[in-house]
Amino acid sequence: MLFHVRMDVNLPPAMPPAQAEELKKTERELAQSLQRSGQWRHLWRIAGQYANVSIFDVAGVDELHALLTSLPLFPYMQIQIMPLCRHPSSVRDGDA
Ligand SMILES: O=C(O)CC1=CCC(=O)O1
Repeated sequence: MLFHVRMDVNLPPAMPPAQAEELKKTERELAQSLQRSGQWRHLWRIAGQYANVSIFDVAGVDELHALLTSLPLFPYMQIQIMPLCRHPSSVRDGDA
């Protein structure tokens, strides 16, 4: 099942820079691992914002929830989720 997810990151201004860098590093490592496994299909930066749009390919909402809550930056993100299904006019086979 495909999900469009928008993540807006809001790190507290008072967070020590070293802690922020460590969080971003562990987030990047996990995000790249999930991209290689195929669960995180697309990851795009929203231009001019500390935010991304992503496409996840997971079994369902429970797996998506587990994945998103496992992200190191999860406590500092606002997340919007849109479940996707195939558009009848799409010329693609249903894959993002
Ligand atoms: O920088 C972001 O948009 C948050 C994030 C998600 C995956 C990653 O590596 O950073």
